[in-house]
This record gives sequence, structure tokens and C-alpha cells, in this order.
Amino acid sequence: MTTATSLEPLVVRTVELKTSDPRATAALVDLVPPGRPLAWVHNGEGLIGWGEATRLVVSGPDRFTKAVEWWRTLHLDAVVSDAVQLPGTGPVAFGSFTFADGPTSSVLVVPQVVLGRRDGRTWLTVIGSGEPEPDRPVPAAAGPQNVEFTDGALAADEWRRAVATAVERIRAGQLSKVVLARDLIARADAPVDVRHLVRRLNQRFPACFTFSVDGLVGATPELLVRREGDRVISRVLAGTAWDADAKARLLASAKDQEEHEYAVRSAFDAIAPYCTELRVPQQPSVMELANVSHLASEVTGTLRTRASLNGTPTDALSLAGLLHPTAAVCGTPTGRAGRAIAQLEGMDRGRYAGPVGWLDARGDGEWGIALRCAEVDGARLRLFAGCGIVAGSDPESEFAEAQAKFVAVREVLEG
Ligand SMILES: C=C(O[C@@H]1C=C(C(=O)O)C=C[C@H]1O)C(=O)O
Repeated sequence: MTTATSLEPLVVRTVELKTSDPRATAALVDLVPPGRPLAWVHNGEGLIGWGEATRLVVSGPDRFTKAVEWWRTLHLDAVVSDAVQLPGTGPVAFGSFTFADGPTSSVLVVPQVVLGRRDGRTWLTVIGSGEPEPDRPVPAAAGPQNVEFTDGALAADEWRRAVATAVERIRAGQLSKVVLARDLIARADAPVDVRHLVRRLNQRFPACFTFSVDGLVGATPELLVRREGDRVISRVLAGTAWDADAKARLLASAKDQEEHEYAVRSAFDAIAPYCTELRVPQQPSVMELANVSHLASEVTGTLRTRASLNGTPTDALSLAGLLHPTAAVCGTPTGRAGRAIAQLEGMDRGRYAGPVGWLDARGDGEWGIALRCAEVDGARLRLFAGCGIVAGSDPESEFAEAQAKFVAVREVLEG
């Protein structure tokens, strides 16, 4: 299924903001507009968007290729004046894609106004007729008062049993790894202001990518792919600990190293054919966050020219489509793991664990994996957390791991 709003040629203009402009010095997250804002912020830099010039809604196994084609047609027809010429200037689309190939909707949204920051430079892009953007930081948004949490699709015990079934299947040799997730429903006494979530997540997890796209809001540590020109990078995470000595325990844990290796291998294999060189560190490092720590590997490479690939697109979104789903969120082998997820989780993941990020007209962009996030629908939120299951997994500690991952969003909702 594909639907798109009008395909009138877009008129796009990017200008750099003077340092005297208050928007050039305000924190990006303080400028995020109310409603259903668009945002992608990391270490104080990134993009935020107002309004909607046009959108694509797409689903199915070819959702990525359809979206790439739609975006290509849209920006090729656009009339662009770009005085800044950096990744993220000129026409930009924010996107959030489903984990699964089913009928649930994925979206690309082209805002009317984008404010971007990189290397201390701030720019403003107006797309179409634009709409007035705030000329100063918006007052802080209040957090929700009373929030109640209830189980989502599976109660705690049912989910532990699903993990036990997965472990049995793995030990029986049916597959090597599967990532099982669960959802949690939160109800606040009034609609939740997304700006509050964005600001608090960014404050608590500055090294993560804080995102807000069409009601999906979170702070993910996992960068599926960043493309800048011919440079490509994927920060693969898998293997988690959350107690004292997490770092030493992770580096010494054979089970976590195994989980991690599957994820790195899947990312490497997906993009190696498109690269002239692709490097993987010999040993993973440890990424320490406020709630959990992960084994992490940065896979970095150089893309082949498009001509040498017979015209195969290697824009950031095409690469995200090739990489998705890595074994960090699906499993090994991919097909069997995907089927086990559909059988055992008892829910539709929606856009959780799918690619979320942005794309420009050069094909540069950043796509994270939508983790540590919630679908926000007024006063009701759906939170997600999952864990990689291998032969050595124990249902009780996987449950505790999922709880530790939920903390990211729970904390900003509760406090
Ligand atoms: C699936 C999630 O996280 C993923 C699974 C991890 C693991 O199993 O150790 C670690 C990081 C992520 O790749 C999640 O946060 O929901």
C-alpha cells in the first residue's frame, strides 16, 4: 500500500542563521515545536522540523525501495537554493519504518521548515510556502502527572515462557539467535506533551539519537547507518548488562560476545557488496548509558560508486533498507528468526525496531534503529523493549534486561 500527498514541485531554500540569531544558540531540543514534532538530535546537533509539506505512507516488503523512489522524484523536481551545502541542508525527509513487512504503515514526512545544526553552524530550510517558526525557545513542556503501566500483549510470565520456547528451539538447532520484545502500555491522566519526552530523553541520553517522527518518540543508542558522501558507518550494539561491573562482565561474557557477533556479521554482510572497503574492530567496546551498557562495534567503510554498482542506489535510506533487520533486533538466520518473532511475541512491533531517521537530496542521512521508544497516542503510550536470545539465555535474566531497557522511557514519563 502506498499513499502520498500532492506531488507539486517543491520550492526549497536553505540559509545559514547569524550567530546573533537566538535560534542559533538555543539548544535544538528547546526549539522543538508542540504537537507531533519531527526531531533527530544527537550530542546537541541534528535536525528538527515544523509542519508538513508532504508525506508518503507505505507498507510491505518493498517499502524502502518505494520510499526511495518517491523521494528521488520529489527532490529531482524541486527548485532548490541551498547556501549552506552540508549533509541535512536543502530538501529533507524524516522517516520511520516498520520492523515487519506486513500491512502496518511506514512514513516519510517532509516538513515545511527545518532547523539544523552541525559543527556549530545552524541553518534554516523553508520548504514550499513554509509556516511561521518560533523565533525563540518555546517554554518548557510539563511532564505527565499520573502514569499507570499495564502489560501489553503478553504478561510477564507469558513472555518468560516465550523466551524459554525460543531457547529450546535454539538448543534444538532450529536457529542461532532470536530477539524477543514485549510491549507495555502507559496511561497518563492527560495527553502527553512530546516536547517533554524529547527534552528529557536528550538530557538523560545525550550520546543517543533522540527522535520524534509521527508519534514515535525515543532515544536510541543504535545507529543503523550514517551515510555522508562515500563514507558509511553502522554502530552495531548487542550484548547488554545493567548492574555494577557491567563493562567487565560484558567483555568477559561468552554469551554476550556470541549475541554481538551475530549482529555484527549481519550488518557487515548486508553492506559489504556495496563497499570498496569495510572494517570491523577486532574486539567490541562497551557503550555505557544511564540505564544499561552494551557491547558496541562501529563498522565503517567506503561506498563503491553508483556507476560501478550498475546504478543501484546507495543513499542512506536504501542502505537502511539493505541492513534492516540486523541480528541486533531480529536474529540469525534472519528468515527463521523473523518467523519465530511473529509466532512468539504475540504482537505487531509496528515501527519499534525499524529504521528511524532522515534523508537529504544528496542521499546523505542518518538512520537509527527505533529502540528505547514509545508510540504516543494522546494520553496512551506503548513502550517496547527486547533482548537477544541465544542458547545460553535464561528467561528470568532476559526479563530483567527488558525491564532495564524500559527504564529509559519510564523514567522520563514518571519523573
Ligand atoms: C532490542 C533492543 O535492543 C537491542 C538488543 C540488545 C541485546 O539483546 O543485548 C542490545 C541492544 C540492541 O541492539 C531493545 O532495546 O528493545
